[in-house]
Amino acid sequence: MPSSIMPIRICDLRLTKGERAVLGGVDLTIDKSGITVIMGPNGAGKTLLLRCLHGLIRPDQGQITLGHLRVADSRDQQAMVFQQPVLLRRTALQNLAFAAPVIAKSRPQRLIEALESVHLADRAHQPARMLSGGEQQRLALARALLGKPALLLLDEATASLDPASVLVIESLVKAQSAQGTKVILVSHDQGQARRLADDVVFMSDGQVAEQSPANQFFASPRTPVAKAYLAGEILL
Ligand SMILES: Nc1ncnc2c1ncn2[C@@H]1O[C@H](COP(=O)(O)OP(=O)(O)OP(=O)(O)O)[C@@H](O)[C@H]1O
Repeated sequence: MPSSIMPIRICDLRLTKGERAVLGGVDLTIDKSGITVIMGPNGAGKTLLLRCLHGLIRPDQGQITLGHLRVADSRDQQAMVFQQPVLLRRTALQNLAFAAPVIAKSRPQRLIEALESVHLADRAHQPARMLSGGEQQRLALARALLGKPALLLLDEATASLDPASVLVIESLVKAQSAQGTKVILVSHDQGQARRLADDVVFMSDGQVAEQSPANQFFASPRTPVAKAYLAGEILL
């Protein structure tokens, strides 16, 4: 698995919306493989940061490098799964084929295997948009993994799924990480973060408040804001 996108360096990333600095100078280096979970209260800037990393938003200021690559040059090594899956008005199988035309032509069996990996082989010929929310999200993950991305970004990808779908997605993400894909995942689910995270980045108010190994973060968060968040106190 290629690791040419490491380390990921984010330097003084700034983004203003209206009058508000929604990213207020994010500095972050991610240099370890495995799964990084980004946590933080609503509005902290987690989604915006992920979108900047994936090249969907251009920041007003600051730099992101992935290994020696800039974001635009790393796009074909990345995949992102969103909270609301964006699927074409085609069958489940056709959604995969459209995303990976070369594989569809040369090794079509891989598309079936991808559906099997998310327990959707029996839905191959159903319209993707008629699948349940959890099934759509599993399909979106299968599609994201087809290209064997070096970097997988997940933005609250399991937020509205039932426990079985959550487990399917978590086990696939873990397996993918074990194969060398760097995973960065945004989640409010502390159980999920504890199950998956190797390290945690905690964001607050458009900045990184804390970055720690997962065990350390959950045992003794360093910042009052992270302590309050983990204790379930409302932070507005
Ligand atoms: N297009 C936009 N225009 C104006 N403000 C925006 C826009 N996109 C995001 N914001 C604001 O930027 C802030 C950070 O948004 P972001 O979606 O990154 O938060 P988040 O940490 O992912 O929150 P949540 O946990 O609720 O998903 C929020 O206050 C949001 O309202």
